Amino acid sequence: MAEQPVLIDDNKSFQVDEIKEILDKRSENGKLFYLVVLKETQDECSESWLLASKIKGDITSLTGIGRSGSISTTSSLSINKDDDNNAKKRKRSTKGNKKNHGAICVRRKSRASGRSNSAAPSTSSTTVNENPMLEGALEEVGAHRIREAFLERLDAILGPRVTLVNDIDNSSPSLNFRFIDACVLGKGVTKASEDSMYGCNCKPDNGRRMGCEYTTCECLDQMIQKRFPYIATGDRAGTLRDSHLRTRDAIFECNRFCNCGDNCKNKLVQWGRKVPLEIFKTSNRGWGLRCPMDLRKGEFIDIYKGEIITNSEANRRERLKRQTKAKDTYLYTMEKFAEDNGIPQNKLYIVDGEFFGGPTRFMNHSCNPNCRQFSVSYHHGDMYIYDLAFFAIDYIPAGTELTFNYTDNDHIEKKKGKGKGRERKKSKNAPECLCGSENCRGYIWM
Ligand SMILES: C[S@@+](CC[C@H](N)C(=O)[O-])C[C@H]1O[C@@H](n2cnc3c(N)ncnc32)[C@H](O)[C@@H]1O
Repeated sequence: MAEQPVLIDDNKSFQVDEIKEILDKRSENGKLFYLVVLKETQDECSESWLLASKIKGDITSLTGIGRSGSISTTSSLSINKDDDNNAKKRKRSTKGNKKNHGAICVRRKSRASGRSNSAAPSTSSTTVNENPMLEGALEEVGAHRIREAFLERLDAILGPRVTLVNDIDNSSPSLNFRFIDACVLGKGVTKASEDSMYGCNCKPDNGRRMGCEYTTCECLDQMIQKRFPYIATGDRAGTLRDSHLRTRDAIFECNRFCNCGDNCKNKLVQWGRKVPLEIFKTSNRGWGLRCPMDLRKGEFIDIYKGEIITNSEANRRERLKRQTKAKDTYLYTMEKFAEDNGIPQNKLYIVDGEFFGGPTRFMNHSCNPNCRQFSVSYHHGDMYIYDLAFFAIDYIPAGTELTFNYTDNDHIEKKKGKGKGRERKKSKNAPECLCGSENCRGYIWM
């Protein structure tokens, strides 16, 4: 499983010489934190958020910023001209004022703490608060470094380009988040065994290089409406059919055990994202996602990736969030097949996109969404793990924010169907919805 970020340990002090550089700073609950790169040790610590008062020594020696606040051109933190030119080449905008947003103070757990907690106390502990000029310069350099580090991560994502745009302020998404190509399994999470997987016996390419046959395909038999879910020819080839878009029906794609071959028209989501995406700063809901080109109705966008965790681990993470008053949530429960198969809530798996995920973890909720999530399974016997795939439910012009309804599921629909009074009451702490649509219900979830 991927390394687990843990809450910052407020009691641990760090000497300035244990720190390689400072990348960013944030304020959380009235406390100042720095995002630092710890020097390589056998602990393998990398970037960590540290409480400012726990950094002992002259912090200005770390930043390459003199006490006057000017930026030294020789320091490791100085703005490198090449970096700047590269950034311009990429045409990623970062203008605006200098607010900090969305701080979650976590740091990567050090594997074996060879570091002593009782390191000699330092004589001085300079916090940037004491020097406003230094604070401004540090913020600028820190913001630049974080942006560059984040852009590097974007460049490494497989598939069409994912870009970053911020026309609101100089912040970048948190470096505590890492992009992954596929979901990672958390502790206690198991996939159904390969032995229980089977495929259809349709003829390869079926004469027209299109794969499966309607009458014989065992994968197609799994669908509620027995129809190939994707349009095979014409302007909308490779998009989800309207008849499917109107439902919440799961999609059972052919898999690698099938006989039908790679051209099968019942394989789409498994080939991955085919559209470029842009992560952008919204004016009121943190980061959002959009596509720089027009999307056809039924276009597949991407799946929701993250760590697949158990229900008890998700509860633990939610408790931590409440304690730290962190706002953004990235938990997505895989409950599509639960009711029909009698799977209790506490046995369900949850995808957490907070620390590891893909671009769709930036998709916001809207009460008038333009995308919908469909459950896509390749393993007809696994009722716990499947893909959460997003499709455009209408034509979406380039540059429009991509949104979905966070509570769009069978469970809620059934409750509504049982008449007035059966619908769950909105809780006092329901997060306020800022989607701005005419039919906004006022909350993101109940
Ligand atoms: C999966 S994240 C979406 C990406 C997030 N905006 C970010 O900056 O990383 C979900 C969080 O975004 C915010 N959010 C999403 N949709 C929203 C909406 N319609 N109104 C207000 N906040 C929203 C909430 O804080 C929510 O917990």
